[in-house]
Amino acid sequence: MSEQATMMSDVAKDAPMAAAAAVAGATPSPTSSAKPKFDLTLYLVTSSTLLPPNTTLESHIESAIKGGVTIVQLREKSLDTAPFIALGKRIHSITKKYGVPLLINDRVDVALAVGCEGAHIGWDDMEYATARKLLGPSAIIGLSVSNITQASLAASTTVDYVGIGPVFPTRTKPDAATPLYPGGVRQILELVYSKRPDLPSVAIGSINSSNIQAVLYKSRPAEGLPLAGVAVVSAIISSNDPESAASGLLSLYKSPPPWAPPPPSQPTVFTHFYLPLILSKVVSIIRSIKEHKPLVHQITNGVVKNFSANVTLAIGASPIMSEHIEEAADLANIVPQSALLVNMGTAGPGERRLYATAIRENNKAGKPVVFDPVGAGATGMRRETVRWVLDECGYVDVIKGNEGEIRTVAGEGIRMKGVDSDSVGGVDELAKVVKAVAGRERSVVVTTGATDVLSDGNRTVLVSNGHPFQALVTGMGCALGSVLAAALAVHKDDKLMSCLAAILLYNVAAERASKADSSKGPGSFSVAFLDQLYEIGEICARGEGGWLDGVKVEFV
Ligand SMILES: Nc1ncnc2c1ncn2[C@@H]1O[C@H](COP(=O)(O)OP(=O)(O)OP(=O)(O)O)[C@@H](O)[C@H]1O
Ligand SMILES: Cc1ncsc1CCO
Repeated sequence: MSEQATMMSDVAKDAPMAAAAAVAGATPSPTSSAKPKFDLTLYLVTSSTLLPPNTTLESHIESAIKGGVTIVQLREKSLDTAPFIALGKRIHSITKKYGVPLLINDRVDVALAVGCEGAHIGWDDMEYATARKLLGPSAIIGLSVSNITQASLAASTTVDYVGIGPVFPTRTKPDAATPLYPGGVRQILELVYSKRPDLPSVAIGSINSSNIQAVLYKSRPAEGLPLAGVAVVSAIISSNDPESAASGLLSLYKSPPPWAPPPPSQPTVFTHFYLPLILSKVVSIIRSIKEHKPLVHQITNGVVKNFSANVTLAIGASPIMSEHIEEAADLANIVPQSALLVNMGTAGPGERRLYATAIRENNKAGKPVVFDPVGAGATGMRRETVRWVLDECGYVDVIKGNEGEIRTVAGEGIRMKGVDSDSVGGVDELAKVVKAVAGRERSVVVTTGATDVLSDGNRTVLVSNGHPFQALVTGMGCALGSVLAAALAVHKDDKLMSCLAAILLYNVAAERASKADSSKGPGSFSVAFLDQLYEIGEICARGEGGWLDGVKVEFV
């Protein structure tokens, strides 16, 4: 079963057939005794004002149900009572035909008059206890929650589900609360689970086909119930083809996201016992880069473009530096093995749309994305770009930065003096931060420095190879992003393993370069470094692993 397929709540599991039986059956009214089963998977919230011209809500809802909508909420803010009831009755006669529950937003009186399956209420509406008293025990009642306090209050009631949102900024609800983004949804899911482990949740707020999989993936808590569904307004209501819009969303909901390794691929166990196996995989990943010559689309800063392109070539991959939104989709699909690097080194707010498009296109194409939050902790603008990328641009497979950058991503109020980083804690403490960020983002996090710290949220590894000259060559960290991207392009099953291969290649090459007769300082070192990247690639192409004899790897 796919990851998302397992996300349905217990209540929802038997639906839609059970819902069909229960809702279309003899006792559908809120005042009857048996509560209809309901399935939150694809929850349609209406808004007549968003309908395309010359269409009706009735036909739109019917088509959307044919496309797979599992529950409908009638939200009509500007209708008077009588026309609202009349519309509700018309819609109910349609939803009943398909066994799909109909809920009324806000207006418990309208829900009673329509005789539909229940209501959805917010904090400015009728109190939950009163709504329950009026609608009876068999009504489905949902409650909106926008923060932890509301979630805690909701979970202390007998409400049937909570609607968590807004996930993203929304135009369909002008008075909406601050966006939660998938990370905020996850915190609410954890809280709800801790108080009422059986309570299902649905997320709402500008969810559409471009972000549904990222919302489901990134909001999934480490333990407890994931989302039982997503609620959608304009992605279906504003569509000219609501049936296809709904079926497209449902199919995305049910498929594993392209960035998740397909089961049953098992990540390698990271312990010293398995070191020989791990190192043999490192050799095979580097050999694979030479073999497949993956394309690395790099949206990077002007300081490092030339060096990064040369590093990419030296390891046997193929660089293309491009900052054009118009070619992002083509580049994501040009060859089977490619990856995207987004490096925000000299970017301003003008680049954010490009980042969103390129990341989403690569997500869609199943191509890995590496994000380098250069100088993240230096300015407010950079912090906002980091937030934009992580909250609003889909999914990044790897976040790579120096200590100051990764601590900023972690939410620490680090003040970086520019793009360089100082160490503020010990490696053990840093490893905990890196692991926590990786768990939170469900991405691999690579933190560079004298000791590099890599984690996927479960496994954490320290690598102390490398040479101090690396810190004296501008773009050393940025160009590492290209190597990480190349390794991921050829090996997606175990991303932490790909990153480890890239880091070992990079830092052993630096050690070997520092020992070259020609290496007299950072300048000549950087030339010898390119030679060593190439040399190690050649060694790996022969299947030899002797160059890894001196690796300083620790599993924590
Ligand atoms: N003192 C050091 N000893 C050994 N290796 C180092 C040292 N400092 C950096 N490195 C290595 O250099 C590479 C780049 O890391 P660094 O932390 O300097 O990146 P960065 O600050 O992002 O660089 P830039 O912004 O110039 O691109 C990594 O592979 C890291 O392991
Ligand atoms: C120096 C510098 N400034 C912005 S990006 C960059 C390259 C190294 O991070």
